[in-house]
Amino acid sequence: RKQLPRGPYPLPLIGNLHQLFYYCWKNGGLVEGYAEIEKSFGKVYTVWIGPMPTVFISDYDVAQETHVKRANVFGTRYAPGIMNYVRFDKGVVASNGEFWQEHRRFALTTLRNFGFGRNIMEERIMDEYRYRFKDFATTGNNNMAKSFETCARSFFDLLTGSVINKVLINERFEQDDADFEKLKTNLSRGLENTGFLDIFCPVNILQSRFLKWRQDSIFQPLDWILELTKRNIAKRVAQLKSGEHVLHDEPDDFLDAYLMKMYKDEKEGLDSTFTLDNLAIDMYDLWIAGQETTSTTLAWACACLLNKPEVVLKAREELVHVTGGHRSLSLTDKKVTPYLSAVISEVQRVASILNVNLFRILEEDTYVGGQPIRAGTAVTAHISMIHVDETLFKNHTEFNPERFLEVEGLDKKMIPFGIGKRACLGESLAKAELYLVLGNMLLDYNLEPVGDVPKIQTITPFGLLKRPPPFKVRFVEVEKS
Ligand code: HEM
Repeated sequence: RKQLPRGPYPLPLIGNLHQLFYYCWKNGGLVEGYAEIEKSFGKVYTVWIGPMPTVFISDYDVAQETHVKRANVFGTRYAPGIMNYVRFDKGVVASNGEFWQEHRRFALTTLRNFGFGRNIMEERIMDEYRYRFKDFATTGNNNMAKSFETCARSFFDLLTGSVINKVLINERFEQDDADFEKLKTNLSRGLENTGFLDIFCPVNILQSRFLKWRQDSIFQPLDWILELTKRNIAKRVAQLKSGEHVLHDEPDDFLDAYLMKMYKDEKEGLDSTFTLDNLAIDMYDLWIAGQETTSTTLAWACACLLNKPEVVLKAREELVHVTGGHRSLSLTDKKVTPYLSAVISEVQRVASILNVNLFRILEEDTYVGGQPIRAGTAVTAHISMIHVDETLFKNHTEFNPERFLEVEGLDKKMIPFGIGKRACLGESLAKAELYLVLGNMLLDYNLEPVGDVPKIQTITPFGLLKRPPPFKVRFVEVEKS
């Protein structure tokens, strides 16, 4: 316990697991359990997960000082358990060192290039937005109705799933797409069955025959998702060989951009890490990290807005003023829509979709918030706790976008996309999706509850991903003059 921040007294082998389980059970969730530890030990504390010390930072300034100012010390990903299954130190989420740098840089540059010039990123998001609303208004019993009811989560799953799929392989998912159904079922199954301990338990132990009963539920879904990614890659490679598909100087999707880089490296005789096997993991990472996160945030947004119809009206007033009510909202409008930006910040604060953020590992002894911390310790900036800090966000349980207009720069004290050099790679894409989908939805539709208004309360307080309750919503087209 020397050279570590303060924390509850650990027992041999199990560390603080018994206290952690008790606090979480007693208080009704992971965040609430950690809040109890914070009360006794402050905003930087150590919790032993079995023999592994983990340090939680719930203070924005300390997170900034460590993860941003000393990014090199706090920038190594810790991904021992299920996080490293399938990836095995490849991809972007779980890799480190030169491999991570090369693949993160490549993915960032490729996504950024899609946002320049003719801005195919915005085009694709808007195409999917228009297509999806029209599609749902014309299927089932709706028959070009001015309003339609839908399950919020499935609706946004399909919308964001198609956006990321278009970015990756330029293909949209349809409502009855069997691959999409299976993909979603597998992803949900994997996420729902993965527990906190699966993150810390080494892959070889998780794969041992003693844990065979767990493998079907946590590994099989991930295997299937990787399999689908590989199938998509093989299909494109075959199309290139047959001449059915050609590569252009300005690639239309991530897959083409990667293949161009791979063929170029091959031609130049480089010992490159851009191979077909590594491509599959990069795409798997982008799909998994990019779909569920954005879709869950949009579902939270709907739940919050259904609880506060006055926010919908106020946002629409701003948006009609900016667009004249005759055109769609565009990313170039961002500077003149402060209220919509405040709504999005408040949705992300309330949603804080990760109950526990991904971890980093220290490779040298250092200090955190004035306390020593030794090499080999896992550290995380605890997003969900930072976003409920009463000194920054008064009455934090309330959904109140105005707080961001009342206190200048308050949005800068939030870290929904993580912090420092391992922060979210898809931040720009996700922000563009949230802005365009929510903004245009508020401009074009009224939201009505179907049945009870959903509570602004998670149904997965013990899971890794914080989901809103399942609910249906009715979208009613706004009459435009
Ligand atoms: C609202 C949507 C999203 C949220 C809230 C979110 C949040 C996060 C968070 C909290 C992290 C961990 C950061 C850290 O360790 O400090 C992360 C990492 C990551 N995200 Fe996102 N994300 C979102 C959307 C996306 C999208 C659309 C993509 C893909 C295009 C994506 C790709 C990634 C990747 C690849 C990483 C790992 C980065 C690395 O380790 O270098 N995310 N995200």
